[in-house]
Amino acid sequence: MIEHAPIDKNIVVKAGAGTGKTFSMISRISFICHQASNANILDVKNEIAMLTFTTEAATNMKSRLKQAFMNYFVLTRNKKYLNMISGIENMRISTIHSFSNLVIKDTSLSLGIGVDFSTVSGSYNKQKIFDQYFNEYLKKKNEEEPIFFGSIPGSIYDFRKLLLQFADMLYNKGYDIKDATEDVFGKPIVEMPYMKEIIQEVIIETEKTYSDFLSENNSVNLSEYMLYLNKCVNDESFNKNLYQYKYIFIDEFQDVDDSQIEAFLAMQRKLNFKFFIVGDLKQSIYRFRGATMDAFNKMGCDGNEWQEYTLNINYRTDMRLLGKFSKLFNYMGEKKLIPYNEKKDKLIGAISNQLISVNELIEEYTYSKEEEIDIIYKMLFEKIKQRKVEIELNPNFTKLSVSEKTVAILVRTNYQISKILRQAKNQDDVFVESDSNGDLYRIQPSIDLCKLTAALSNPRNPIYLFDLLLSNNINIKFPVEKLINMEENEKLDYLIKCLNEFYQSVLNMCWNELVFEVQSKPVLMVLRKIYEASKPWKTYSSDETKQQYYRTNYDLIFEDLSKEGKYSYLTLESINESLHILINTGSEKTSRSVTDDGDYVRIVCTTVHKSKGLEYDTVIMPFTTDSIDKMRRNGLDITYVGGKVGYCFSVNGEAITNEYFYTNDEIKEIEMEESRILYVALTRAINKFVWFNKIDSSGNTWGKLLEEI
Ligand SMILES: Nc1ncnc2c1ncn2[C@@H]1O[C@H](COP(=O)(O)OP(=O)(O)OP(=O)(O)O)[C@@H](O)[C@H]1O
Repeated sequence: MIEHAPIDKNIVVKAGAGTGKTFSMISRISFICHQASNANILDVKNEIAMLTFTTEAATNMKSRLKQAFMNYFVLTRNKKYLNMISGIENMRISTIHSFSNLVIKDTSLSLGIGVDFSTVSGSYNKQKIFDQYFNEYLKKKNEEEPIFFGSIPGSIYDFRKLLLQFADMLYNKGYDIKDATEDVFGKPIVEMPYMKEIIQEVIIETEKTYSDFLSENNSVNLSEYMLYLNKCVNDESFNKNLYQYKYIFIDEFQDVDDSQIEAFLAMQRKLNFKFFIVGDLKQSIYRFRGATMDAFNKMGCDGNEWQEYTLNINYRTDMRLLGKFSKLFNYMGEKKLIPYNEKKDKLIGAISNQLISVNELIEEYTYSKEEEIDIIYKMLFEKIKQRKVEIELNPNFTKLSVSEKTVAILVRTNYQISKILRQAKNQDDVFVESDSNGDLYRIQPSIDLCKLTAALSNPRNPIYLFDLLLSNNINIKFPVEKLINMEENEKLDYLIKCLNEFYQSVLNMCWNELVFEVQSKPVLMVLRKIYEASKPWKTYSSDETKQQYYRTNYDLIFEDLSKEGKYSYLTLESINESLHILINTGSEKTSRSVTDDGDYVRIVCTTVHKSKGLEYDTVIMPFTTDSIDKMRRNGLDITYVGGKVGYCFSVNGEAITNEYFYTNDEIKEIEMEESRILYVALTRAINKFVWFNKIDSSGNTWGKLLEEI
């Protein structure tokens, strides 16, 4: 029905999880292409754009569209579908950011930036500027009142970190702090009377100087993209003839922020295309990035130019499991924690897996305060192993999709992922991946390469040599205890002797020769040679899947480094420095999972946020005891409502706020968002849901909500 909707209206599809929203976009595009191909009226490449939030979603969308046309071709043998498949390759299916990038480029000259501007997302230069202003301010204040440092909440180090986030958090809400006037921040607050000064003299000045720095270097910061897009579209030099869009599709619309909505609407006014947007407010979990529960209203979806559709049939989750979930969704709806009205929003199941009995659909593992935390891990890995075997024993195993062969451990934070990964390392027969978690620079291959380059750059520094010897790069038993009573130079000799021994055996070279070679020959080539000879993946693990994971990601880092080499001259030092920065700043790049066409059961551990849009055979939630109705213990929260900026500094559970920050409202918002996050987590499950409940925990938690199931 949706796919055949009138083409002269904007279409909005608001529907719950797993009801085929994404699927409906694919069908709609196929339908338009189909109709157009008969009448020859559509230039797919220029007239349709499809926008997503992540590169993964864009890639996924492209391959799903191609698959749809391939199916048509197989059914009809009509060659026009093959042409359409190649048309899709050129179709604009991209993230909102890369779409904006193109539009900004088209109008950039009149905004004072060159067409070939580069995008920066790092904050190194901004930090340098910030530190300069911040240090000047601290110096001035300290001269005025010597106890000034004592009045700062928490440590200077933490305070600095929070101040650095201030402007970016506002950009996320579509507000440009550079334009702010003093009254936007309210009256000075008693506990931090200096805060208004800091905002003006440090934060805003940093942003202004940084903005000048960027324009001098012909660059745009990624966090300001939407502000630029808005400026472009509203600029009189915006050339509408450059665009022929007739349809713009937007997936996961609940995640857009106000500045994106403004830009979309401004574009539509100028270009006159039609929207097709899909989303689910119950899955709105990006408030920190500026998403609001008003997204559809702000877009004007209740107007006459819009046609609204809802979907209720869920094609993902076992209908019996859905029945159990709906009890909880109903409860959360009644408590106004999620926008759920049983009549309108109840998901109707379409599938049922006869291999699982009703009693096994949900498993709750209980433990008490007295029991060691280890018990969670013990039960968790036991459960994973058991489910893995059950999936493998499915008579239709080879026909299952990758999702149907995946068990997912869903958690709230990256810190929880690292806790689980640490425990998983000790498991012989469970390999937990944490893909799609931007973890490339947190995993062992990166750390090992960094240790190798650090030692090669500092070939006579015992600290780096020691680190190298203990890493996976070196596959010999290194008797650390021998170093204990040695003098400094003795230590150095001993470390080099050990390295000589190892590199002689695998490369027929001693340490000094290796250092010379890496300084005199192309660096990537030599690093590659060392890697191939020393085989760090073998030291890393004896498990073949783990070894393959290590190698795949080592290759990925090399690909990344080689790309960088296209733009600047690579040296050992520059590689070491980049690795250090990438590792220490927790740079987000997704590691590559080892997929050999998925003929095995994958275990992934990821955050609920990263799991959105995906589905898994089993969802396991091991941690359900965090409060969902408290401000964070530490950190900064910012609101931007009605032209006023509210801010709240939390230090060890104590919150300091300005007059525009409404703590009670914020806590309610937090509780509602955490409930929506829980909704997303549960609805990823295809067949089974497993959770851990600390029976004697108190307070408002996911666990308490889950008890309603
Ligand atoms: N009409 C349909 N017939 C059969 N299967 C369908 C249909 N629509 C969707 N599906 C399948 O149901 C699952 C969920 O579909 P899809 O991802 O499009 O849902 P969604 O509404 O975007 O979900 P979510 O909001 O939870 O991400 C997918 O496995 C998809 O292939």
